[in-house]
Amino acid sequence: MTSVTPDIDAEPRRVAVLGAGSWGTTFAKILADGGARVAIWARRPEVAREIMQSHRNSDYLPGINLPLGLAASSRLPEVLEGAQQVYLSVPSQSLRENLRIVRELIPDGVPVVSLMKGVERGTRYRMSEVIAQELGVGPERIAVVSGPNLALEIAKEQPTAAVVSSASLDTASAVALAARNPYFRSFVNTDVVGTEFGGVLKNLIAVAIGIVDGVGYGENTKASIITRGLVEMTDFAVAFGALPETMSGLAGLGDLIATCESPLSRNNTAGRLLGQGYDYHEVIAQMNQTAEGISSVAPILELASSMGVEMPIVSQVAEVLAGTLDPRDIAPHLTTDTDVPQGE
Ligand SMILES: NC(=O)C1=CN([C@@H]2O[C@H](COP(=O)(O)OP(=O)(O)OC[C@H]3O[C@@H](n4cnc5c(N)ncnc54)[C@H](O)[C@@H]3O)[C@@H](O)[C@H]2O)C=CC1
Ligand SMILES: O=C(CO)COP(=O)(O)O
Repeated sequence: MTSVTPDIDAEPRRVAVLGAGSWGTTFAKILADGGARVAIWARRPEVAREIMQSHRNSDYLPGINLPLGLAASSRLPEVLEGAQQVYLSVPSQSLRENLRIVRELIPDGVPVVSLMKGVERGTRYRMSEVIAQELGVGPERIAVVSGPNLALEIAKEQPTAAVVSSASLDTASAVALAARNPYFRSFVNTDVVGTEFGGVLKNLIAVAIGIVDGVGYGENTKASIITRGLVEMTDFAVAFGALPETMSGLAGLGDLIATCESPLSRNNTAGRLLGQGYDYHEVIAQMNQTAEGISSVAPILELASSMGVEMPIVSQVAEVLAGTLDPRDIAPHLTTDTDVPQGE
């Protein structure tokens, strides 16, 4: 997979989605309802079988009927053969190991699209960076999708928008054309850093919101955290080269609102359990879906510190996770501790 010339097909006939959790399956439905022939890879054969035979993925999308033409398999070569676009939706911490397995199977020249919202622990890389490293492809072949996209709502065909970002507007547009149907609208931009970090950072603020919800605090506290959280997100992302307007768009504010408001959010749920007094290990044991925010706290704080960016809310989430801060004490420290009033 060394080609550098993008082979962008504006109307892909065949696409592959790797990962049959709630978002991979929902995105496969979005693409199929947009007219593409979609094959999805499920790690567990029984999940692939259920999608093929019953057109359901009941573990992740209870009550949702999937498109009849959506093909599923636990065998990667079957899913990837002839794919004109490849979408990736596995937990962020497992992306690198999965890419090493599929590297030789991804057709030359096709766009590779990250649907994920995490940062790799240890290396602190964004998912598009992991893709570039493991597949050896240029930025013009890589796209990321982000936005207020709670899977179950979209699977129920509730109208939703997202943003597709790539260094190449052609690639972003080709992906946006495929990821478009009567209930799903994709916008485009070229701010990959902002789009990707928006999706990661809002998860951390959603954990904070869950914590104060679990403690029993009300709307003033939550609105204060959302508003100051957006400042934190923007300071961080802009320090890494993002455009401020991306953070007030779908991938920033839009996703922050959806994730902080919805009980469907796994990050919000994990935070609520922490706020109710469960410790880190108990929360992990209770979560049967991916809450990316929990794994991204440490690498985000490391990145922030490397650029001298202050993240008081995210720092307090880290302390609650570590068991060194009582969840009830998170809200009074919305900003850095100082006796001098700060500008907003
Ligand atoms: N669910 C949602 O509403 C949305 C999720 N996302 C992002 O999509 C990504 C995937 O999340 P979900 O589908 O929601 O998670 P999920 O927990 O619903 O599903 C994860 C899937 O990955 C599989 N998996 C687990 N470990 C694996 C490994 N080591 N190798 C390969 N597959 C593995 C699981 O079997 C499952 O099929 C995350 O980065 C998440 O932030 C983005 C937008 C919306
Ligand atoms: O990214 C999401 C909504 O845009 C999903 O959020 P959770 O991962 O917290 O469920």
